[in-house]
Amino acid sequence: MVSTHHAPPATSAVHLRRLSRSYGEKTALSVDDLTIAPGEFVCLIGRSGSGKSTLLRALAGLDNDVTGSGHIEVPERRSVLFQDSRLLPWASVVDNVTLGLKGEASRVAARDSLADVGLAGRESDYPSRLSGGEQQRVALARSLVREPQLLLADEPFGALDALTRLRMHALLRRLVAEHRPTVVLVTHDVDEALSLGERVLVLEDGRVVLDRRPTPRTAQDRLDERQRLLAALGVDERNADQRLDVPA
Ligand SMILES: Nc1ncnc2c1ncn2[C@@H]1O[C@H](COP(=O)(O)OP(=O)(O)OP(=O)(O)O)[C@@H](O)[C@H]1O
Repeated sequence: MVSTHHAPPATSAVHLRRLSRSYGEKTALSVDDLTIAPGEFVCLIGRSGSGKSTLLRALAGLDNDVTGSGHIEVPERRSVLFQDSRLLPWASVVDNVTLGLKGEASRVAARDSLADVGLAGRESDYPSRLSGGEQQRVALARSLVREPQLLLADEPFGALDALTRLRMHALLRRLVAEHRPTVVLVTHDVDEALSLGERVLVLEDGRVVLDRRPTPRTAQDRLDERQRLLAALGVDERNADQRLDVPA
């Protein structure tokens, strides 16, 4: 069992060392050494079954069976966003955002947070009256109102249509620029990773096989970076629409 050392707020870096997770014979995750700097926006990509969710769950502290001779160091204040918003259907929007928090101050913060995600005036609505994109925005408000040092997101926009997804990208970029949490976001989408991530990690069989900090200056740089990631994912460049959510 790996001990989790909670770093003080000033050092909200993430460190993983010699960490592994197996299910029976299968090694789902095997990370030697990974450091994520405070405020860094990291996207994790990889084929289906490459270990992305396993890594995210380990970072979230949701997996007690992560083993290894090393350790995980993660900031204490973490929020997790999933593909589905996981809102409580019987609670109003504002109650979903404040869930588990007490006091008038948190209600005020929740209202501010809802305004931030463009949902001012919808506080008393119930989740069933919101669109999928709006529900995900409530989930985002719920995450951010906790002022996480580390925001973990597992395909948070995977279920949204293309236009809503682009809007969510813009919103997330703006909010992350304001709050400056460290972000680790799992995606199947190379373009999403390139558009959001300052750093992109490619996972294969539980290992980090590529670690890039793309800084494309020209359209050609961007294309080259995209091809590099696709090649690491084993996707035929001539058929770049190949789906990554299908195992190799
Ligand atoms: N609860 C479990 N029991 C057994 N095997 C599991 C379990 N969870 C994950 N695995 C296995 O561990 C490996 C990594 O799974 P993981 O869910 O992390 O992959 P992923 O990259 O997130 O995949 P996807 O993109 O399909 O969500 C896979 O081979 C998977 O079958």
